Amino acid sequence: MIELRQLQHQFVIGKKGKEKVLPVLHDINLRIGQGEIVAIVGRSGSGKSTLLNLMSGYIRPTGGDIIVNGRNVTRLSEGEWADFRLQNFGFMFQSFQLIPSMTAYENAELPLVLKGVGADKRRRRVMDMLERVGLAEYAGHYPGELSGGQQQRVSVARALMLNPPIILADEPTGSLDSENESVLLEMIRDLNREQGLTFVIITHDEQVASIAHRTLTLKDGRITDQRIQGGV
Ligand SMILES: Nc1ncnc2c1ncn2[C@@H]1O[C@H](COP(=O)(O)OP(=O)(O)OP(=O)(O)O)[C@@H](O)[C@H]1O
Repeated sequence: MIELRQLQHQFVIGKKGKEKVLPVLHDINLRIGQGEIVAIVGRSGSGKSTLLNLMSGYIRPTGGDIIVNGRNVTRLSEGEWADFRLQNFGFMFQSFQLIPSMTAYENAELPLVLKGVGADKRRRRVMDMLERVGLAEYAGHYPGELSGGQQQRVSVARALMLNPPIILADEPTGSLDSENESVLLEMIRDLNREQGLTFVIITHDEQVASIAHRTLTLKDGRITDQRIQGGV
C-alpha cells in the first residue's frame, strides 16, 4: 500500500551564501500493508513529521522513491499530488487544523467542495458523517464552540469524507484528555477492523502505540527498531 525505497531527505537551512545541509532521513526502507495500523515513535527531531510529509507529497525527497497503491508518486507535479492526496489520504493532526471561521459542517464538507461534488450529495454525505462521529447536533457550531474531543471528531469526519484508504495522523491524541483519547482510539480501531483502513500514526503516547499492529522507532532519521504487536 505504501512503500518507501531508500528514502532520504535533507533540508537546506540558513541564510543565502551561508547555507548548511541538514540530513534528516537516511535510507528508509519500509512497506506498510493495507489494513495495517503503524505507529511511529521517536524523540523530538528524529524525523517523524518529515517522514509523514514525504509520504503525503507535502515535501519532496532528496533521494529514493515513494510508491502508494502501486504508483510511484515520487515525481508527481504539485497539481497531480493534490489530486492524488485527495483520493488516497485523510489527515488528522494534534491541533485538529479546523478553519475557525467555518462551522463544523463546513469544515467537514471541505474535501467534497475541493472535489467538486454537487450540493445535494454533499449535504447527505456531510450529515451522514457528522452523525457517525456523534456530532449531528453540532453541525452549526464553530470550532471555538466545541470541546477538543468534538473538534477532533469533526476532523475525523473531514478525514473520512472521500473514503480514502489511508489515514496519516500526526499526534492525533496529543491535545485530548484520556476520555476523549479512548473515544478516538476506539474509532480508529473500528475503522481499521470494519473498513480495512490503513493508519500511519505519529505518537509519543503508549496508549496509541498499543492499538498499532507495528511500532517503528525513528532515531536520528533511521528506523532503529520495529516491534510487532498484532494490534488489539
Ligand atoms: N522545513 C524545514 N526546514 C528545515 N529544517 C526542518 C524543516 N522541517 C523539519 N526540519 C528539521 O528536521 C528535523 C526533523 O524534524 P521533524 O519535524 O521531522 O521531527 P519530529 O520527529 O517530527 O519532531 P517532533 O516530535 O518534535 O515533532 C529537525 O531537526 C527539524 O529542525
